[in-house]
Amino acid sequence: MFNWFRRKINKTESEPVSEPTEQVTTPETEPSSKQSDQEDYLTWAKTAYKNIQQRQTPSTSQPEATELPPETTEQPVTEVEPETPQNSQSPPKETKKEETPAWMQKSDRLEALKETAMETAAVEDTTPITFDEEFVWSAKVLAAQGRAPDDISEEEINWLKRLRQGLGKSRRGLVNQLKSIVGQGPLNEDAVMEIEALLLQADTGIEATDYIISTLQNKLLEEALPPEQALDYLKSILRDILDRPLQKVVNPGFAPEKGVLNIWLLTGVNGAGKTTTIGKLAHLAQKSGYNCIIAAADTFRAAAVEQVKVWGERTNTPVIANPGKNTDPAAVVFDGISAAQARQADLLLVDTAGRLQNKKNLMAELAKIRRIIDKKADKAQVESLLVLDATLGQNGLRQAQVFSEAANLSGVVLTKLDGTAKGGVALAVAQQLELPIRFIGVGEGIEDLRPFSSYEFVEALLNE
Ligand SMILES: Nc1nc2c(ncn2[C@@H]2O[C@H](COP(=O)(O)OP(=O)(O)OP(=O)(O)O)[C@@H](O)[C@H]2O)c(=O)[nH]1
Repeated sequence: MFNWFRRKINKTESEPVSEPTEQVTTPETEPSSKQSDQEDYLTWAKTAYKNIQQRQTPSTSQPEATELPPETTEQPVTEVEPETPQNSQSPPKETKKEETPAWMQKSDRLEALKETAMETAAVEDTTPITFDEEFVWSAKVLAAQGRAPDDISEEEINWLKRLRQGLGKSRRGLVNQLKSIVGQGPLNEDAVMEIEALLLQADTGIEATDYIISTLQNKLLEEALPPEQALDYLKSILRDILDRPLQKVVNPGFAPEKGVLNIWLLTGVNGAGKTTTIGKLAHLAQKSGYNCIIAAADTFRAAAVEQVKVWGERTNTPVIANPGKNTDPAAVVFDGISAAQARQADLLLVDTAGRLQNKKNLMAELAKIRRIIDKKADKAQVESLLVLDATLGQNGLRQAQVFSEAANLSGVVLTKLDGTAKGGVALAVAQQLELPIRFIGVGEGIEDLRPFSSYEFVEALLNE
C-alpha cells in the first residue's frame, strides 16, 4: 500500500548553500539543448498522460480523452529506476541508457532529487484528468525528481496542480520581476532594494530576505550567471532555507513510525484549520494503512468537538470525546491513549485548544497533556504540530512565536496556501521559527493536504 506520509530525506539536500553546486541544475549553455529538454519533458508528460488514461480504461464511465498534441518521439519512456530487482515474470528491462531521456542522463541533480521525491503512488483519483499546461508542469516536476511516466497517478498530478494554482498569485508577482533583476551580473543597490521589496511583499520576512540576498550576492560576485541560472541558484537557496530545520529534528520523516504509538498534538489559534487538518491527516492515515484514532481534546468549544466528529465520520476514524462541557482536555487525551492502546492504533491525532489570550493557561494545558502522555505512553513518538494560517503572514508568525514558547513544537502545518496567502511565509516560518514545515494545506477538501516538499513548493513558487 502506498504510504502518503512518506518522504525520504536526503541529508545533502539540506546542507548549507555554501557549496551549492549539486543543487543547481547543470548550466544549459546551448539554446538548442534547452529546446530539446522542453520536447523531452513534453514527451514524458504525454506518456504519463497516456498511462493514466490506460489505467482508467477498464472503468465504464471513462471521461473523454483530451486530444494530445502530435507525437514528437515514438518511444514511450517506461523505466528509469534501475535499482528495482528483476522480476522473472516481467519482461526483461531494456538498458537505462536507451530509455532515459537525454536531459535526465546529464543531470546529477536527478539522483539527489530522487531521494526527496515521493514514492510511487498507485492510487487513483476520480477527478477527470486533462492534458493541459498544468498537467505538463506537474509532470515536469515529477520527472525532475526521477519519477518514471508509468508510475504517475492522477492524484499526484491533481495535487501539484492545486499547489501551483494556490501559489499562482505569489508566483506571478515574483518570477518575471526576479528574472529581470537577477540576470544582470552582481546586484547593485537598486537591484538589492527591488529584490528586498519583492521578497518582503511575499511575506518572506526580514531574516530570510537578508539571508537570500546576501547568499545570492556572494554567488553573483563569484560568477556571472544568466537569468535562468541565477533563478535556479535562487531556488536552491530557498530549498536550503526550507530544509535546514529538518537537520535538528529527531524524526525528519513525515510518516508515523510503525510498531509504536505515534501521538500528534495539533495546536493553533481558532480558525487556523486545526480541525480540518486533523480530518485530512486521518484521511491520509486511512489510505496509507495506518490504524488511526482522534482525541477531541479541544473541549473549550462544544462545536469544535462536533466538528471533529464529523471529520471522524467522513474518514471512518474513531473519535474519543468527553460529552461534558468544558471537561479537562488532559482527561480526553488519557482516554484517547487508552483507546489507542486497546486497539493497537498506530496514530493518535489530538485536537488541542489554542487560546492565545492566555499563554499561561495554554502552557499549563499543554504541559498537563504532556505529563499524561509521559505517564501513560512513555514509549510513544510524540509530535507537536502548530497549525498556521498562511494568509496571516507575519501576524501568524508572531502567534507562532507564542506557541513555540508554550508548546515545544516539532513542526508546522501551513494551511490556506490556496487563498490570499503569499508563498514567502513558508520561508519565514523555516528561517524565523527554525521549525520544519511538515504538511501544507491548499484547500478545504479532504485531499487538500500533503507532506511538504521543498522542491515541489519552490517549483510552484518560482517556475512559470
Ligand atoms: N481555503 C482553505 N481553507 C481552509 C484550509 N484549511 C482549513 N480551511 C478552512 O478554514 C476554516 C477554519 O478551519 P477549522 O479546521 O475549523 O479551524 P480550527 O483551527 O479547527 O478552528 P476552531 O475549530 O475554531 O478551533 C474552515 O472553513 C476550513 O474549511 C485550507 O488549506 N485552505
